[in-house]
Formats: sequence, C-alpha cells, structure tokens
Amino acid sequence: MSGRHDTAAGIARVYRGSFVHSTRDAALEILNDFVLGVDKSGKITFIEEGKNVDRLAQEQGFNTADVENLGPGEFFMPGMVDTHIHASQYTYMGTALDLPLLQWLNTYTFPVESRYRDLKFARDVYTKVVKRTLRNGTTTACYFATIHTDASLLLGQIADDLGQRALVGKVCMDINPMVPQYKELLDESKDETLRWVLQYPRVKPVVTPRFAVSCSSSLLDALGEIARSSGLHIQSHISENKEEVELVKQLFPDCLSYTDVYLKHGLLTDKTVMAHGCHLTDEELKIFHKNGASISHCPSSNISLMSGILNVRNVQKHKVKLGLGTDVAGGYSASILDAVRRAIDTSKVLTIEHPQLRPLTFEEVFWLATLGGSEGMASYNPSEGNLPPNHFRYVLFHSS
Ligand SMILES: O=c1[nH]c(=O)c2nc[nH]c2[nH]1
Ligand SMILES: [Zn+2]
Repeated sequence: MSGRHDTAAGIARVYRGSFVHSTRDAALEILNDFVLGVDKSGKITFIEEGKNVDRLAQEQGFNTADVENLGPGEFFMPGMVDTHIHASQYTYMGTALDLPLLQWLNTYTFPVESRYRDLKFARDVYTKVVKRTLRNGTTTACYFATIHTDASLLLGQIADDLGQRALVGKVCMDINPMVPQYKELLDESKDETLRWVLQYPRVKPVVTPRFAVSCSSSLLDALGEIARSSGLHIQSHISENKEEVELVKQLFPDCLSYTDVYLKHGLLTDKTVMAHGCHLTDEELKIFHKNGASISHCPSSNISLMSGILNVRNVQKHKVKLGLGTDVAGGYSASILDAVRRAIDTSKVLTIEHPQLRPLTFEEVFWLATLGGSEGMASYNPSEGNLPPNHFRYVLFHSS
C-alpha cells in the first residue's frame, strides 16, 4: 500500500488498528486505534483516529462492516528501504566472511558474479532475492546486479513483477587484474550502460561504477556524463576499508580524496548513494552535504569484512542524507531489521571506545530504516534548503 494523502478515488480497503511510523518531527510515532483507507490504485487516502470511523464512512463512501480490524500483535509500519544490496551475491550470503574487502572480492565475489552471463541462473537467484527481501518487509531496494546487461534487466523485471520498488544498477568495471575474466572493455561498459538505460521498463536504472578501484578515469567520466544527461541516480562504494582508501590515493594521485575522485568525475550529485563511508573525513562529509549525496550505512558488512565502523552521529552532524543497507553478501542477512540491530550494536561499540558518543536509540535507527532510507534515495539537496518528498508505503507486521 503506498501513497500521498490525496483525494479518494474510490476506497478499496479500510484497516483499523495500530500504526507505527516516522515523521519529520518524530523518529518513531505510535498511533493506536487509527483507521487507514486505501484507494483502488493502492494509495493511502486517509489516516485518522478510530473514533472518526462513522464520519469517515459517510464521507468516503465505505461500509463500516467492511473495516478490517488488525489482530492481536499486529501493526502496520512503513515498508523498509534497503539502500544497498548486491542481488547477485545472494547465493553465498552468510558464508565466506573470513577475508577483508579486496581479498574477499577477488576470492569469492568476482568468480560468483561472473556466472550471471547465464540467464537461467540469474532468473533463479534474482527471483529468490526479491521474494526474500519482500518477505522481510523491504518494499524499496537499491540493487547492484553484475556487469551483464541482460541479467540486470531481468532483475528489474522480476522486482517489478513481484511488486517491489527497485532501483537497479548494471555494474560497470573495466579494471580487474586479479580476476580478468570478470570485467568489461571501456567502450563496452559505456555502450552497455546506454543500452541498459534505454531498455529499462518500469523500475529505475542506476548508474553503477563498482568503485574507484575497478574503474578507469575514462570510464568514470563517461558514467558521470551518462548520469548527468539522463538525470539518473548513481550508486557506488566509498571509503569502506583503509587498504582500499590507500589504493585509491595511489590510483588517483591528482585527486584530493576518495570523495574528490567521484566529485571530479561528475558522480557526486543529489541522486548519489555511496555505500559505507566508514573512513570519510569531516572535509569529505562537508562535500557530501554540499552536493546532497547520501550514504548507505551497512553495519553488518562493515563488521563481517572487518572494514570499520561508521560514526553515524558525525554523519548526521554534517547533515548528510543517510539510510541503511544490508550489503548482501558482505552483510550476512537480507533483512533491514537485522541491519537495525547491527546499527545499534555498532554504535554501542563506538560508545565503548568513546564514552562521550551517545549510542543510537532504536527509534533513531527505525527512522534510518524507513524515512531516512527513502530520503536518502530521493533527489533533493538539504544544503540548498530543499525538502524531501513525502511518501509512505505501509506493510503489515506481526510482532509475535
Ligand atoms: O561490500 C562491498 N561489496 C562489493 O561487492 C564491493 N565492490 C566494491 N566494493 C565493495 N564492497
Ligand atoms: Zn556493496
């Protein structure tokens, strides 16, 4: 169920019970005994206190006998937003977490991702990952696929068919010395990205340079230009672990920082979502804020690959847009609720190290998992005083 509070176009369903959500003013608000109406297109048309049900029935033209009352332990909450997940890594989720990032990519990830040339394999895995994330309450997901255009198109189609709002990225990478069978030529990556953008049906394509380590400066330039001319979202990885940050310094000696690499190539906009950011400096966070770019906080993966711990309070102090990501399969769970738990745990680890830092509350992390994620995916720039669009999708939850 989704929508803005616009005028009714014929009420299809009315629910009565508890609603838990975030607002711009409250990280978590609990509405006990409320009624919510949904029109035939699936949009929410009203949400009001239960005591108003008779008046609402008259005004909106529904029968109070048709109101669906939630059962014990049931409540509605907004669908969760996974701002960073590798659909193609679902097959080995929960395994192979014994190496740090760069070695993990070469040993486990690239060999598996190279299999997505096989569309039958792709259909099987992508169907499973979309079904699983939907079951976990993820109504919006920002996916990395692989370098294979047709398999990436298939992922978008599957998400759309199964009713998930998806942003999908065909991965771009023209450098891969350790696993050379899994990379593209520069022109191939550009041409296939354009084919991908043109062919996309209903879900949104995202321009997806894998990360600065696996893309030449020419490819990054070309992708920045494609994103600019097509007005598309952009996703990538940044400052996940220290070895990677050092490598990027060596690969791009003319850039002032890792953030500067993406900025100089036109890849840091108010439609950019960068995963991790554990080792970003305050100067870099200021550049994120100025450009309206967002960070996907992936605590499960940050711990599993021993990458680092994101200081969420510092990101928020810099007013940088922030959501949560599962980062399967660096993260071992495809559930954003699990990312909520890991985000709280890792913030407590920071508090143990730095007692002056307040740990995150569950209300604050609930906000990150829902409204924060949707604002992180939205194209608006807080540094220019713009506001995010108001949008909710609710899912029914059973607390038992
Ligand atoms: O957690 C990660 N997973 C990946 O697949 C990846 N690629 C580059 N950097 C990455 N980090
Ligand atoms: Zn990732």
